[in-house]
Parts: sequence; structure tokens; C-alpha cells
Amino acid sequence: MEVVIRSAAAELGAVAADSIEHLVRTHDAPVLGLATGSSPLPVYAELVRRHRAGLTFAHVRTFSLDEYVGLPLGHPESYREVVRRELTAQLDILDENVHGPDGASDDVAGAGARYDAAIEAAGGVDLQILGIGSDGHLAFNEPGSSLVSRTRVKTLTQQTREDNARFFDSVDDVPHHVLTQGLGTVLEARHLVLLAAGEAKAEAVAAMVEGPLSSFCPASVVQLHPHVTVLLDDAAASRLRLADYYRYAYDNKPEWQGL
Ligand SMILES: N[C@@H]1[C@@H](O)[C@H](O)[C@@H](COP(=O)(O)O)O[C@@H]1O
Repeated sequence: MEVVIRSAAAELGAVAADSIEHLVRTHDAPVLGLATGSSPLPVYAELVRRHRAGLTFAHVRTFSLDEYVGLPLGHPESYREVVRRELTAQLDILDENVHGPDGASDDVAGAGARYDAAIEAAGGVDLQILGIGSDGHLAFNEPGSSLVSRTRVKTLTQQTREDNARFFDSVDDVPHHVLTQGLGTVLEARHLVLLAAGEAKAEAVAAMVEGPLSSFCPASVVQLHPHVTVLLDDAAASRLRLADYYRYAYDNKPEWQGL
């Protein structure tokens, strides 16, 4: 796992965007895994900026991590719409190449397996962008999630519903259920790039990076992945015991190594 600590969120966005740009330029049919939430926004802003400067995404397919269950199609806070608004509508990605779990399906119980099959048929995710919840959740895998889980319906904790209430009129409007890629599904992506910013994430980040591997902190599952990049601002890194080492390693990184 590589931990990169920077003081400005925009700098973190640029580091992630460099990796994505490399993928987009070197692959014929790259598959990008998208996350919602505020953490990836600096990355998306940078991708939009690079697109306006000439970088094409016309050959890119995207798969989102998760979706609320039961929001009607077109609901502005459904993750399908959020992803469109924050990113894909501002790029030249074809609409039919933008995928997400179908939380409005009549057969929501079968939607998870269908989604995993779609990811596999696309050749798997090349680079997965991730955030982390303040309780250590990854995608919408709440504490207690199986570390080998597949895409399925989960029940949100009250804390996550409260964290996400800012996007709705009130916490009562936040759905209780979600369709989320499982932790096992996330681990199949070839490169995981996780962003976290702010003091509120510091404890969850420390548990993920330096804590024991445990379903109590679902994000700790990234310790099992061979290629993980964790991008943190100073506040999110403030509880890491080895922060100085991570800074030293990144500052002295050989040029050829890439992200
Ligand atoms: N399902 C998403 C997660 O994928 C995201 O990581 C988390 C953190 O959001 P934020 O980045 O806004 O703190 O929010 C939601 O719960």
C-alpha cells in the first residue's frame, strides 16, 4: 500500500488524475470505477479540466460502486444522477458506457449478481476510485460486512444516514437500503485509489491503513490488495503512526515507479 500525504486537496486530485490519464491514454477500452461522495470531487474536477484541454474519454466505460435502493429513476440524489452531474456529463463518455447498480430494479435481490456479471463481461475494473466512510465503510459496506462479499443489498447504519443527510431534505429522506459492490468485488479491481480528507476521517483512515484486518473496519480489506494508493490530506493522515515514513517514501520515490 502506498500512502501519499499532501496538504491541498487539489494536489491529491492531480495525483489521482495523472494515474487515470495514463490509463485512458494507454488502454483501448479502459474501465474506470467511480465513487460518489465529496472525497473524489477534486479528481473529477481535474479530469474535467484535462478533458477541456483535449483529453478524450470516448472509449472509457465506467462502473459505480453503489446506489440507493428505492429512489425513483432520475432522482437527483440517486448515485446514477450524481455521477452524471459531477463527472460523466462533463466528459465525452457515452451514456450507455456509464454503469451503476440498479437500485430501482423490480428484482433488487438479483441486481447484485447481474451487476457483478456486467463488470466481469467488461473485463473488470482497471482503476477504482474510493472514499471511506467515517465508520470505516467502503462503498456502502458497513462494519460487519463480509470481507469476500459480492454486490448485494445492505442496510445503512444510522451514522451513515446522518452523514449523507446533507444531500437530502432531512435524514428521514435518506433510504435505509443500498445496493453496493461487495468487498470481494472491489478487491478485483486492478488498482485501488482511495481519497480521504479532513479530521473526521482520521480515525477511520488509521484503522484502514494500520489497524488489524477486520470486518469491523471494512476498508481495512484494502490491506489484502497488491496495488493500493491512499491519497490523504494532512488532517486525514493525522492519526497515522507511520506518517513520517510514508512522507519520506513518497518524497524519495524512484521516478520510474509511477503510482
Ligand atoms: N457510498 C459512499 C462512499 O462510497 C463514500 O466513500 C462515503 C464517504 O463520503 P464523503 O467522501 O462525502 O465523505 O460516502 C458514501 O457513503
